[in-house]
Amino acid sequence: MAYQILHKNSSRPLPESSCCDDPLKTLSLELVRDTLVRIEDSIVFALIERARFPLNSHAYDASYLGNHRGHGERSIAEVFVRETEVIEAKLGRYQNPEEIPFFADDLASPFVPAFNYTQVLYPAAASVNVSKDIWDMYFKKLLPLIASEGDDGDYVSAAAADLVCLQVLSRRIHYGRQVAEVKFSDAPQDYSPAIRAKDRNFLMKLLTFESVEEMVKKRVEKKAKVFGQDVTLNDKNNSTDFDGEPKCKVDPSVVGRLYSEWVIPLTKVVEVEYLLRRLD
Ligand SMILES: O=C(O)C(=O)C[C@]1(C(=O)O)C=C[C@@H](O)C=C1
Repeated sequence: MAYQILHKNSSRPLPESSCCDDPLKTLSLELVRDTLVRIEDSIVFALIERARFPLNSHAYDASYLGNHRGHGERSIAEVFVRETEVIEAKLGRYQNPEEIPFFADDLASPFVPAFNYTQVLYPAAASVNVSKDIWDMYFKKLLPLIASEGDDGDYVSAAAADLVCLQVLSRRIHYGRQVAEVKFSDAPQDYSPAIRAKDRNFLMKLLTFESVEEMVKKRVEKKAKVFGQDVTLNDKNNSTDFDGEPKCKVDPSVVGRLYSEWVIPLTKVVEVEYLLRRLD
């Protein structure tokens, strides 16, 4: 698996998994931003799906199951994620450099033939990982905002929906590594002095585009409004809230807040941490 130096200004779209050895397939800031835009759709749909279920707090209570196979107390949600990652690792999910497990300690080597993913990340920087922050943010902050109070007993469906949310949030946030790689290879002369000086604040300043962040926040709110409406053939039957606005399956302002308070800041942490290792 060769490490591929990135080239900018490619007009050819790159798949989300840069998984080909075609040297013409290259990354640019425009292309990595296109990928971030596409992942927004998956995030909004995943949140809508989780919001179908009430909070189901037993699914997150580590004492509810008792001792899990001698591993101590784990919640249904944690068991669900760990066990899914075990099988997905065996089937090669984490060969893809864009996928990072939440519980890497439990995983066996894949038994599927190795796929030759093109390595676009700088090897010494590729290990940047904020999975623990994503996990805590999701369960402690986000979930109570998207799920209504209550318990319908369907804990496994709620946990399955949580897993989809967690995986897509992780893919989006850790895609900060690819974004940082492109920014560095576009302007090594700008980034290298700050990397050598380990100047986190200056790196943060260099990689920040406030106008892009504003656009992202507005767009995800709009997506939550559009994707979250009931679609009927008769507009008169569409349900509306108190202000006469169409009712949404997940509150668009919560999706905007998810991005402004957690997704974008964590993506930027990934970018800074990646850059700090970019000259190792
Ligand atoms: O588009 C970029 O340049 C990114 O780095 C991604 C992102 C984001 O998370 O959406 C993060 C930082 C920038 O300030 C703008 C947007």
